[in-house]
Formats: sequence, structure tokens, C-alpha cells
Amino acid sequence: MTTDSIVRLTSLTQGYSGRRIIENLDLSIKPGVTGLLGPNGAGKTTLFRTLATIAPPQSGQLELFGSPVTNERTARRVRRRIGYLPQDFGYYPAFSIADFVRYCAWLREVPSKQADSATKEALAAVGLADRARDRMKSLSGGMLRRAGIAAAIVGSPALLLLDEPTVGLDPAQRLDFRKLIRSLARAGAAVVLSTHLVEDVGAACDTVFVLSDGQIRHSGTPQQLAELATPTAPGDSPLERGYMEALGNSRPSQETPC
Ligand SMILES: Nc1ncnc2c1ncn2[C@@H]1O[C@H](COP(=O)(O)OP(=O)(O)OP(=O)(O)O)[C@@H](O)[C@H]1O
Repeated sequence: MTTDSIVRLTSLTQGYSGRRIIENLDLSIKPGVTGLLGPNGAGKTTLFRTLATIAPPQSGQLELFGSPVTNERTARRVRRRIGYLPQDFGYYPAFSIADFVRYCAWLREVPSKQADSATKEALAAVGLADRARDRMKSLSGGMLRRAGIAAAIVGSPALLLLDEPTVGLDPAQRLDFRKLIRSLARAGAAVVLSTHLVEDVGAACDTVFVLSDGQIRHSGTPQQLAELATPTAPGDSPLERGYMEALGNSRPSQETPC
């Protein structure tokens, strides 16, 4: 493995109850901002849960920070260095935002002497410093998402996994979010975000992977993705057209509604 890879997956197969969602996937992630694009059901969340060491690989190898993660003991050792914002995250409704973020700091084993300052820093980074005492149950969708981002970044994890972090953020907050992740990456973190918003990828990512049916269809810079665009590909920008081209110029597959 190259010395600066924070994540390395080799021949990953992952799925649920005998159904394979990801098969034989190789992936390497370095510090910087990496975007993960893909249609609904592509396997992005499944991949994130694997990287966050929540779902052990069905087969294949996961290496984080240069060490193989092979069992619960090795997973626990790396978890404190990982910040994870799931698409839907749980919280105690009666907690204040500060309680929630401090609790996540405790889960990540941020030393107790640093927990208060780390919490304040994380809340300030997402613009919630003056709402620290608001109850979680009282938050708007965008504020809840920002509280989740604060919980993911508290204690400055070296690997930050953000599953659709900009859902519900207004345009100004999305700009602030991009600035935030770029500054975390400049400080040495590997930030991985899954999103359906190609403009977030174009504006904030150094590298982009396009995932479809559990396979990487494209990896490179956003510029390289945009260069895949053909005049006939659907889309309103070169990046959207490049993305559609990477998917095989097809409409994303739809999950069957119930
Ligand atoms: N807990 C589960 N049990 C069974 N199947 C699951 C489970 N979670 C996800 N799946 C299935 O795995 C596939 C990939 O889902 P996943 O959530 O990883 O996709 P995604 O790319 O994150 O999608 P989206 O963009 O809609 O969030 C889907 O077909 C989904 O139905």
C-alpha cells in the first residue's frame, strides 16, 4: 500500500442476507476530499458502513491507516480515528446539541479534558455555537444535519465519512460546508462524502468515484469526469453529462416503490 493511503479495500464483497451488493471492489483513498457519486441503490451507504467498520466485509480486505481491520479488536482500535455521519442518524431527542456532540466525542474516546473545547470547536465550525443549548427535538432539518456534521468532525478524526451531508442545507450553508471540508482536508484528513449533487463534487472534491451496481465506473478528478461528457449525454453541465456518461449514458436505475 502507498504510505499515504488512509483506506485500502481489496476484493471487497459486501451484501445482505446472501444478496451481493458490492462485488470484488478495489479502492484506495488518500487524504483530501473524495466524492462518491452513484444512483439510488448503488451501494454507497453499504460501502460507508464497511469503511466505518460497522459491517465487516463478507470477503476481501479492509485496511485503515495502514493496518488490516480483521476483527472487532482491530476495528475498535481504528474507530476512534473515524468520524461517520450516517444518512439517518439516531439521537436522544431531549439532548441539547452540545450534549449530543459531546456524547459523540465520548464515543470516539476524545480525552475528557479536551471534550468541551472539541465540542465548542465543532459547533462553531457548523455555525451552531449560539444554538448549543437547543434541544435536538426542536431542530429544523438543516440544523439537524449540521448537528450531525458537528458530531462527525468532533475531535478532528483522520477519516471523515459523510453520507449525503448536504441534504437539507440551504445554499449559504452548503458553501460553508464546502469550505469546512476543504479546510479539514488541508489539515490532513481524508474526507469522503457521498452525494447526489454533482456541483458539490465539482466545487469541493479532489477525487471522485462513480459507483453503480456496487462497481466503480469511474475514478479520477472532477475535471476528468467532466471530460467524459459527450454532447448527447443527458445533463445540464459538463460534470452532470460526464457522470451520466460514466454510468453508461443511462438513466439511474430506480428502486421499486412499495
Ligand atoms: N439493511 C439492508 N438489508 C437488505 N438490503 C439492504 C439493506 N440496506 C441496503 N440494502 C440494499 O442494498 C442496496 C444498496 O443500498 P445502499 O443504501 O448501499 O445504496 P445507496 O447507494 O446508498 O443508495 P441511496 O443513494 O438511495 O442512499 C439496495 O438495493 C438496498 O435495497
